[in-house]
Amino acid sequence: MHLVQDTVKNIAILGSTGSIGTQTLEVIEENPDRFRAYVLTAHRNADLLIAQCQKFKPAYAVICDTSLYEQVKQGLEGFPTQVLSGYDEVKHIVTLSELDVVLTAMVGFAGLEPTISAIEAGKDIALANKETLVVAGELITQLARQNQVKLLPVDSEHSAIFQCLVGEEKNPIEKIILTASGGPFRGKDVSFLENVTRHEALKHPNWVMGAKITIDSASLMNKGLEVIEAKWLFDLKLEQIEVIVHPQSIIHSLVQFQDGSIKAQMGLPDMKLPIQYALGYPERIQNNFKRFDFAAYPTLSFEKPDLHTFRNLALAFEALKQGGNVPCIINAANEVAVAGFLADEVSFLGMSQVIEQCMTQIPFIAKPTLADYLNTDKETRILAQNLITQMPLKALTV
Ligand SMILES: NC(=O)C1=CN([C@@H]2O[C@H](COP(=O)(O)OP(=O)(O)OC[C@H]3O[C@@H](n4cnc5c(N)ncnc54)[C@H](OP(=O)(O)O)[C@@H]3O)[C@@H](O)[C@H]2O)C=CC1
Ligand SMILES: CC(=O)[C@@H](O)[C@H](O)COP(=O)(O)O
Ligand SMILES: [Mn+2]
Repeated sequence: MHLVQDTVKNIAILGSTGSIGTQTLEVIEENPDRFRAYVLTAHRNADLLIAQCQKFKPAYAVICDTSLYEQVKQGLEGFPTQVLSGYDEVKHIVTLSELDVVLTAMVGFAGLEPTISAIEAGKDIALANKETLVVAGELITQLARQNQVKLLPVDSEHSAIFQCLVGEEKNPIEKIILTASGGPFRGKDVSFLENVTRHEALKHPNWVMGAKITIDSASLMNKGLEVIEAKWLFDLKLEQIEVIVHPQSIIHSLVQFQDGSIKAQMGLPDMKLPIQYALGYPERIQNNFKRFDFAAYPTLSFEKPDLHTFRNLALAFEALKQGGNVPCIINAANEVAVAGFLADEVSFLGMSQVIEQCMTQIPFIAKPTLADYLNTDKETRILAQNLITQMPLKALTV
């Protein structure tokens, strides 16, 4: 008798209700012979989680906010999905033996601990949650090596670099060039940024994404976080990472090799491509995504980032240079600052002030443990919130 091997990959999507999560479900829906949604998790969006489970029938669903457990349970009565609740269940569920890949699409520091559990359980990680590598890049990459798991980048720039490196395993990288759109305030000066509103900052020129990363793109903190993410994913020195503003977001990033040759990965801005590449790796799966037309883009342009106006990118480079728990500090301070900006409690430029003050006031730890990261995150959040409360707020019109 022949045993038929199940070649369908079982995927856990942490944060299935977000921008990356919903696009991942689209990729899964388009490839039922390859991928199965096995675990879905959400924070508070119970209605969407219920609808996703009714459609995809995963084995498990986790709603992190425990007060919503009954609602999700009732919504899935008669469906085959087992409903769980609480953040600790996310850390536990990623260790299921049936899982092949864990796609981390939760936003922020919350991605760290479930990713560690998944790596320790030997699961390959499709990593969208860049904050995990920003906070604890050394620890995560070390754990991944020890457990022989793949860290498959989903972030578009890192997917581009990853794709450029295929077949180049023996060729040293001279440098990588991360492209940045420049966000909605590209070309503006400090006096303009003083009074910008969340409404204006949420208008990304090329990508539709969750609110936190959209604000990060506007302040160039997203590029700063991506510099740190790239350092750990590709084992680079600070001097090997360059950022260039490319307003069209067609070239997703580039690698320059030791002979000076540069490889780029290009395409229309669509996150489904890097998501599909990470899930299908090393295969390139045929799809019907819209194709790039060179004639429609006669100009692809490039400019240096303005580190004086967009302080966050300079602060991220500085955090990477200092190392230790400093990237964890800027991440926590930034998360609180962005939440404050979205709640009209802090101005756009005030966000950089909060981050800079946290960098100087939170004690430095050269070789942090996981407990140190958890504590640094907690302490920084308290300080950042206090700083925001004390800060005079410039007039904000929404
Ligand atoms: N969007 C994009 O195009 C890109 C995103 N990324 C990265 O991917 C990650 C997700 O981004 P994006 O999809 O835009 O974000 P969204 O805000 O759209 O989605 C976030 C998801 O995380 C869940 N979530 C939020 N907070 C928590 C928490 N404390 N605990 C558990 N789950 C939580 C949300 O649940 P609920 O909806 O129930 O609140 C939601 O499912 C981020 O790290 C981002 O930097 C990287 C490259 C591109
Ligand atoms: C889609 C993606 O990967 C985002 O991180 C995107 O790159 C944000 O655009 P910015 O280049 O404006 O930060
Ligand atoms: Mn990106």
